[in-house]
Amino acid sequence: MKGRRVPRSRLRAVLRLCLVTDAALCGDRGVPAVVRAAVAGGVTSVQVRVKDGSDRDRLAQVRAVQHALHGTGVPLLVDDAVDVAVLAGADGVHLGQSDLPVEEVRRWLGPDLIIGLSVSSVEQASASECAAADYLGIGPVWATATKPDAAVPLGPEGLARVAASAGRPAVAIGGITAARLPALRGRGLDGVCTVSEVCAAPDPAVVAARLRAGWDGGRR
Ligand SMILES: Cc1ncc(COP(=O)(O)OP(=O)(O)O)c(N)n1
Ligand SMILES: Cc1ncsc1CCOP(=O)(O)O
Ligand SMILES: [Mg+2]
Repeated sequence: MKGRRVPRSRLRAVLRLCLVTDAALCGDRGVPAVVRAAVAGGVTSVQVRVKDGSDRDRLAQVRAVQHALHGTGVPLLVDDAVDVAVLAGADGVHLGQSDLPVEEVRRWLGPDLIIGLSVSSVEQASASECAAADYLGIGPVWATATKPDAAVPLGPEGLARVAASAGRPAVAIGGITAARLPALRGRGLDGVCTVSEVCAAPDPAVVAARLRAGWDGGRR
């Protein structure tokens, strides 16, 4: 395994605007092209999420996105598939509550890779396993068609309660749009995470730039 490619000191900056990919929403343009545009617009990290493909499809998509990110300095994470992340030499993985246990994955990967963990409640955010994660993905904040099995939306106030008990860097996910960013300000977040807003956008660079400006402009 290579050394830690994303120093801890950079983590919060890397979490500012996270893109999670969805091949169906990217459509004929393809995931790498949408990722390139989104990075040009200001996305600070990319997570490849493949829910309906084989492991080989997942690995191929991760490698294609890795190629698209080459030279940008934007970290690449893989949703769910720790083995794919390791094989591809990705910068990290994002795990859910029913994915492999974070502490065991941390023991396996060591300190070099970023590990994110999804939480949807104060109880989950307070659990001891969170200590093994580098950051928490809190959501869904709002209802979303992108993840049919998502938990009940937290709303901005619920999100703030979960973030307050997190004690780690945190991003919000689920129904994030530029228009909704003001409702997320002052809620203890390091960043926001989007799937459809960018992947389904006619111009992903423009939408990513709007999200980035909206978040950076009013974050604190
Ligand atoms: C940043 C971020 N937060 C939450 C999720 C959701 O992960 P998970 O709960 O494992 O659900 P799936 O994405 O696997 O359907 C995420 N991917 N990223
Ligand atoms: C992967 C995930 N985890 C919680 S909500 C969600 C999907 C968010 O998608 P969108 O940004 O399109 O609402
Ligand atoms: Mg998962």
